[in-house]
Amino acid sequence: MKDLIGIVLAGGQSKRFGKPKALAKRNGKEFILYSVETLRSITKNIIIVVHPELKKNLPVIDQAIFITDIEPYKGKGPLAGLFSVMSQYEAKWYMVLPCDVPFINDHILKILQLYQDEKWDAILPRVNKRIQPLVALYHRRVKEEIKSRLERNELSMKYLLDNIQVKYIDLIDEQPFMNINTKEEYEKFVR
Ligand SMILES: Nc1nc2c(ncn2[C@@H]2O[C@H](COP(=O)(O)OP(=O)(O)OP(=O)(O)O)[C@@H](O)[C@H]2O)c(=O)[nH]1
Repeated sequence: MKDLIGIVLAGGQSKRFGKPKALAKRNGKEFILYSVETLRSITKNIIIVVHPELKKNLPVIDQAIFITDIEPYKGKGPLAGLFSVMSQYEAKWYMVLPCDVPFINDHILKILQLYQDEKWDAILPRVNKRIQPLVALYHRRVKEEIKSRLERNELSMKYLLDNIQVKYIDLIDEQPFMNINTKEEYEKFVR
């Protein structure tokens, strides 16, 4: 079994953005590449969970595995993406990133790794009291909990976290976690 798999979640619909966020650019580079390259600083095992529409438009990304959400959970949000990887690729831990955080950096992931311990089910940043469930480490043992939530259609990450052992790491700098959901946010923060 692998020690760590890095997951990029890119299976969302980008409705608020109006076109795939993963392909929006910061300094000429697609958002999704920021997530992939940051994960590469801690693992060579990268799995990218894409929306079927996105597949044909992606930039070249070598040495990564591309999948889509598995049935019957397709499109059921980040938990569907996480479970799709966990159920097909075994690892002790999974480091998750979304595809819309173009200011993310290696340092954040390395901080989370410092707290890797069998007693935690998940390790995630809390930035000025705001939790960041999509920039986080998840232990393989949460797979069944995620599955049963997907089956009950309880898709909130927050409720999952309320029911597992989570180590929160308090951080102050918000910039690495800034996620871009709308064109307005893009114009204001990225361009
Ligand atoms: N694999 C997978 N990833 C998802 C799914 N829904 C959202 N994501 C990813 O989770 C992250 C956060 O998604 P959101 O911004 O909440 O949702 P979104 O669908 O991308 O955008 P909106 O349609 O505007 O809500 C992004 O990286 C998405 O690509 C899904 O159903 N499956």
